[in-house]
Amino acid sequence: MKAKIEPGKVQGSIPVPSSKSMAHRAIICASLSKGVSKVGNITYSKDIDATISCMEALGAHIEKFDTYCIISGTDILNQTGDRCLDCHESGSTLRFLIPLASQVKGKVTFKGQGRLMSRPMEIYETLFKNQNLIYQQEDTIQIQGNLKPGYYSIKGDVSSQFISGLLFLLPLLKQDSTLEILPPYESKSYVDLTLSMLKQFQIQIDTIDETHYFIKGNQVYQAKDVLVEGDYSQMAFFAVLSHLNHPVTCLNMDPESLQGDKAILSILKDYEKKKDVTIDLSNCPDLGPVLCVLAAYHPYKTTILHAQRLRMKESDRIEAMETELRKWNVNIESTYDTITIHGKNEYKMDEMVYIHGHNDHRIVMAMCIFGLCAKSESIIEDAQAITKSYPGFFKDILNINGKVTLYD
Ligand SMILES: O=C(O)C1=C[C@@H](OP(=O)(O)O)[C@@H](O)[C@H](O)C1
Ligand SMILES: C=C(OP(=O)(O)O)C(=O)O
Repeated sequence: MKAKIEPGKVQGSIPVPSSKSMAHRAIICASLSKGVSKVGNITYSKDIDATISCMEALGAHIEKFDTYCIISGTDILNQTGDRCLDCHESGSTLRFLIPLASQVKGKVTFKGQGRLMSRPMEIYETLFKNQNLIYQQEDTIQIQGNLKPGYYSIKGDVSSQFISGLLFLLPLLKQDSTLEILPPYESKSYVDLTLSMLKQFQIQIDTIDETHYFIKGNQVYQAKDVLVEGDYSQMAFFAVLSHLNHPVTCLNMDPESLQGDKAILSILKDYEKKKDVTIDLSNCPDLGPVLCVLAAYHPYKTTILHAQRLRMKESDRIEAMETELRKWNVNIESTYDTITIHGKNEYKMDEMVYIHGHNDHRIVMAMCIFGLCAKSESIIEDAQAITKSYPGFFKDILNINGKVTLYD
């Protein structure tokens, strides 16, 4: 699918989709629970569908309705027989489920597409090998053997998804565990989301200090009806559009949310007050692409720090944004861990700009926002990448009068 983007004023309101991060967590917790849970306000996407089908492969019964799921939990400690779990391109699904799947008495194969299998996985590989369990990675990842309770020490700057993955499993094991995070501890806000969802399902994790968690063993997930809150990572695209183009109202957002990407609200305030702006991305990596767009239209200097994990997502998001924004003559540079942008008020090219979406939903959405605010037209190729997290993105843009034409 291609998307032709024409400049123009937007107006109206957006029913922001529900949080992908919280939906993954709610579906996993409900799938591990004793009893039947209803997970409401789900926005389906390829990533969420991957988690649903993987939890089914691990024994949960999940009935999908238009905006909610009814889930009967599985007894993950008593599953026998080999399994195959297809995670599509979802890093969260893969990293959240490897520890849980290790409890199956049989071989579990994880499949993935796109860049998924080349994203960092060494942390789990080392854990499995240290416990003399099977972990083999070629085109797929194959594991066999039960991860045990005990003392875990995990690097904090690769992906918080390893920490969340262990936090889903360890409370179920027969003995207590301790989890130590080796600083720097990045994306910690996502671990806080995991803790808050676990708590809703009656799982207690004690935070000893900034970098240590105590996890009591023998705990039981209790079924619970939950509603998934709005997604601040997705809202950020409209918040930036609203700031650069014309006010848009974002519906469904919880002002008390723990999502790290709520930082978009304070970052936008900084842009109203300051000339040169510095942003620390360590707790809100998914804002990276759209912040590059915001910075490109700010006629001063923006420095984005602690951005290295953007290089390990569906694409190398720093390289992708550099390549695409330079097609519009944006002054953008990077080091491994930082991005520097000297913005200006207007971008107008004499010819059509052809944007490559790098098979990455957040690059496609960010470049769409850029195009709507520019003074000339662009075409985004591989625009279908949005289906990873937000299949209704272009429909929502059209509903606020954004000039987008979709074609094959
Ligand atoms: O736990 C989560 O839901 C996520 C954690 C973050 O990843 P990292 O911890 O790898 O930065 C984020 O980028 C990803 O989109 C979702
Ligand atoms: C990186 C993302 O997701 P995941 O890590 O789950 O693939 C994302 O949604 O931007």
